[in-house]
Amino acid sequence: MAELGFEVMGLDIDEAKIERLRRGELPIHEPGLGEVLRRNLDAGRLRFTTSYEEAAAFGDVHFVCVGTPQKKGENAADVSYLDAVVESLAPHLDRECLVVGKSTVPVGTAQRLADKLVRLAPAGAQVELAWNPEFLREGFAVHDTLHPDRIVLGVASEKAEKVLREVYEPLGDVPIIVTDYPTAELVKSAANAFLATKISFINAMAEVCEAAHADVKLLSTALSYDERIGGRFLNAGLGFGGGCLPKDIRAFMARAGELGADQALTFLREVDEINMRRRARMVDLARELAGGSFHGCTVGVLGAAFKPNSDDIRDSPALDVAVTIGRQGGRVTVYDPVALDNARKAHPQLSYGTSALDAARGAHVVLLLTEWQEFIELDPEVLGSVVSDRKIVDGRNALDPEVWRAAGWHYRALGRP
Ligand SMILES: NC(=O)C1=CN([C@@H]2O[C@H](COP(=O)(O)OP(=O)(O)OC[C@H]3O[C@@H](n4cnc5c(N)ncnc54)[C@H](O)[C@@H]3O)[C@@H](O)[C@H]2O)C=CC1
Ligand SMILES: O=C(O)[C@H]1O[C@H](OP(=O)(O)OP(=O)(O)OC[C@H]2O[C@@H](n3ccc(=O)[nH]c3=O)[C@H](O)[C@@H]2O)[C@H](O)[C@@H](O)[C@@H]1O
Repeated sequence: MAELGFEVMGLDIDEAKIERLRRGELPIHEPGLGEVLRRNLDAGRLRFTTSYEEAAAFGDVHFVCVGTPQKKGENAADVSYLDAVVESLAPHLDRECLVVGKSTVPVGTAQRLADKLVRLAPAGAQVELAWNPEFLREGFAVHDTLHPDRIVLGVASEKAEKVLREVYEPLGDVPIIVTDYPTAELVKSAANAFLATKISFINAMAEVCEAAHADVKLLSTALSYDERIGGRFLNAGLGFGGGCLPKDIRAFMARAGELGADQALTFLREVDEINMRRRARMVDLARELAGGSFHGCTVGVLGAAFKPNSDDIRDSPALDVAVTIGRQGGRVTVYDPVALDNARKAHPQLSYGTSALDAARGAHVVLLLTEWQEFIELDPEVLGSVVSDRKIVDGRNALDPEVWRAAGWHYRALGRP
């Protein structure tokens, strides 16, 4: 928003995070965002606070993008952080303004928060709520924010629509879809459900390919030429993780159940199960290469983040596999270019290497679990010179099997003969 020329104040209750941001340091790894942060701090368009009073006095438009994680032991989303924001912000809102929800929420949340906002704000109905779901991908956050595919505005009045059109005007010619609250909330749940389904579809095909000795990589390439199907999000492998797709499909099922529409989304349970089965299959393949047991076996794991170009380890398939193998007796050493600090905090029982070669040193089996470019570019001869056995499982179908086999590696992958 500052990059677009607006005066921006960022608020978080995490004081350490705010301190770092004030110093121009990113608390997460996100390509390109550090430069944008520092440029706009220097230009004086961007500042940070932990004070709701200050934020309320400052803003004409308040974007709310706190977390909506999965509740412990349940599928449903925990929306209490959003309630906390409304309860902290609203009492300070004594003039006309727009509060805009961006978090991913169960349908019905926006209307409930809109009512609460008007009830708690001194300015009453002069304070309005809009819902404007976020579609960016981690690792591409800056690009996706400045060049969105579309903008969805869930609004209750023409005034709110006008304000948000003005806000997004500097982005140029982007399709804008104006809806009511529930449709806007559902667009987001539907988009992530579709993406998760596409990944699990190709991973289901990978399971069949494994049984039939066929090649899912060639199969997906052949499918991708059909423009109705398309090739994006059709990479078979270890499946989806992260802080969004897994929890969002579960929250969507839970909400549909509350609305009496649970039958409509039972297929998402399959999508979730297919996804989790890939992790189990990966562990089985690794154990097979280890000779039937992990005891006495050293396993080098390449990747800890849930995807490349991110240090996010929330529900990371790579770490899930690493932890499971460790629990089954394997000596696991993990390396990731940026997610090691987060991984170490979450799983101190694992060992961590200082490089890909360090993690693979002495390994009986190497597992490629997050497709960082530097792993794709590894020289099979160089890696081969540090391992005990030249055995690798490519969990992301990212390597060229012929090149690795030619270098004497026993190469295995998910969904390929
Ligand atoms: N991470 C992503 O790429 C995307 C996330 N989303 C959605 O956006 C929302 C946020 O996701 P993330 O950024 O990943 O979550 P996150 O958990 O990384 O960040 C949330 C931030 O909110 C702060 N916070 C918590 N309570 C607060 C309060 N009362 N007042 C002020 N700040 C508070 C936390 O300290 C934290 O810094 C979720 O609903 C998610 O589903 C949507 C699209 C993309
Ligand atoms: O709601 C959200 O938070 C976001 O969730 C996803 O974005 P993100 O989680 O950052 O990452 P993706 O690129 O979607 O990847 C998700 C997972 O799927 C896996 N994946 C992706 C694509 C594919 O073909 N195969 C596959 O296994 C990735 O490895 C990763 O673990 C969506 O792509 C965003 O549009 C959405 O805004």
